[in-house]
Amino acid sequence: MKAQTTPDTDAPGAGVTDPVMQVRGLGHSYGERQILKGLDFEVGRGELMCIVGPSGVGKTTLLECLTGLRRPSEGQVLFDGKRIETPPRGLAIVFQDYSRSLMPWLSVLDNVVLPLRSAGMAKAEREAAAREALAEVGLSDFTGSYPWQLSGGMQQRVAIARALAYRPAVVVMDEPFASVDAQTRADLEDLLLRVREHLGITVLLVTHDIDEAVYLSDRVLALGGKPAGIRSLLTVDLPAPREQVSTKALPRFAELRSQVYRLIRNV
Ligand SMILES: Nc1ncnc2c1ncn2[C@@H]1O[C@H](COP(=O)(O)OP(=O)(O)OP(=O)(O)O)[C@@H](O)[C@H]1O
Repeated sequence: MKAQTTPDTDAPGAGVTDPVMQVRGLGHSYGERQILKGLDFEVGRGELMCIVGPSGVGKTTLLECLTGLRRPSEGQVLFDGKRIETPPRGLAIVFQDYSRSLMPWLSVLDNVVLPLRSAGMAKAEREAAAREALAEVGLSDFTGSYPWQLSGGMQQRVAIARALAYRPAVVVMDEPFASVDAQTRADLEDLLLRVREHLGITVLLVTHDIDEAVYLSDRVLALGGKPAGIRSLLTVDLPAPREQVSTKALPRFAELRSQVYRLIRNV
């Protein structure tokens, strides 16, 4: 399911027809230092949006404000029309550092089951949800393994399964594929596209990798400036389904890639 955006591709304030998240006048300061200012945008239900920008611009700060992990100094974030104060039930987060987020003494299955206790599911339901999520990421044969017995890419798939087991409407990911090799990264990108299509989830993903942002996104949100605002909210009009070799060989891919590069470099 794709977000339906208005034809106005480059206007940050452009509305989406069915927003799952609405960001209104968002700003954030650490002490006297203002990092983010005046952000207004919406994320459509089922949309995949990547957030890019130079190092230190405020991408993680924005994600923290979007998830309710950090209270913004200004403005508000609405999730399904309700203001976010703490991480809402329908939102799951995947961090870059899978090696620290998985418990080495728990099996793959138990790593996925454990956080579901706080979601108020009964024991049998927790295990069924975990098994379903592990099947979604292709790890059904590894439920009894321990994280340290798996490759980095497989461990990150466990972390993704743990997020999916909550059956979230929105998955927020901060540099989720930064710690794996290039081939594994490509595999995980394709896994994310498949899972997103299959489950109809909304994905918000921070990345430093411009190719990754263009390859994955329906829209790319580029942050820039000091304090940072939205430099552009760019619609990626590449055909679906995306495919690592043929999509990246398209002239339009190269155009979009240079456009995002220029936005980030401000050239
Ligand atoms: N808890 C904090 N207290 C004070 N300053 C902070 C805090 N967290 C981040 N900052 C500062 O805010 C700015 C934005 O940081 P943030 O991590 O959001 O940027 P980023 O775009 O995610 O960076 P990177 O691309 O390097 O991961 C940086 O200058 C950072 O030093």
